[in-house]
Amino acid sequence: MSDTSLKSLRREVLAANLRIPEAGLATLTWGNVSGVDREAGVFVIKPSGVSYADLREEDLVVVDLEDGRVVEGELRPSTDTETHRCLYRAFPSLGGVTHTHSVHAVAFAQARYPIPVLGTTHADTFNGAIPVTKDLTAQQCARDYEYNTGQVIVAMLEGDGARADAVPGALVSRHGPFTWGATATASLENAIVCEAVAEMALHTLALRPAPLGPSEPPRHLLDRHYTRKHGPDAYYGNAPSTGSR
Ligand SMILES: O=C(CO)[C@@H](O)[C@@H](O)COP(=O)(O)O
Repeated sequence: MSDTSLKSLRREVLAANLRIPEAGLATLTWGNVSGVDREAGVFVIKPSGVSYADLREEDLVVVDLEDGRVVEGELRPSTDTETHRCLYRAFPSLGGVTHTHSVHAVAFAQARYPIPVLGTTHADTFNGAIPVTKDLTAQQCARDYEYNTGQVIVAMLEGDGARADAVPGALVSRHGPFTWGATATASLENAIVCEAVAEMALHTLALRPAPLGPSEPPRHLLDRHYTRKHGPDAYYGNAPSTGSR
């Protein structure tokens, strides 16, 4: 990998990550952007848990596209690194991937409702509804969870790169949006559009109601996330239900 190309990729990935809070796409550090250098066989991604205000170019982590090993960087790569890697490996046209927890897109992901194409604003960027994946199974949560989070997106698109290019984003059920594009910057801007059209769609659906039916997320998925954040011995499993089944 040439120093010049890696240096410019780092600069672009840093700039894209710093636009996440500017665009209001994340609470705390709930968002990450990466960019890939396919010739060098690596991608550059935000480190895990680092606030955007403190983020510097030298904090970014360089990861091997083939096996996911950290090639350069002192800090731990984003928890979503394996999801980014899965998407890069499945879709050769991808140059950048963005993941956020932007409010309106997450609302659709939690309700398991695709973001419908209700107007031209959406159609300008996404040539179809932004789809929502199936729930991950207990097995997919128990092992290689983050890679499997990418796999459910790939399976939904049947590995079809043309579909991925036409609709450069997807909602992971109960989790949130992943968007992508030819560059890290393009993937971030698709995340901005995804959140904007999700908000517009919610207002439109409020004016013209459509059948929406959120259901209780599967226990194994909630537990996987809770234990990931709070440790394997944390209380979980019989927590009070969050709503009617
Ligand atoms: O999905 C989640 C957490 O559920 C992550 O995307 C979010 O917390 C960001 O994690 P990182 O700081 O990138 O490791």
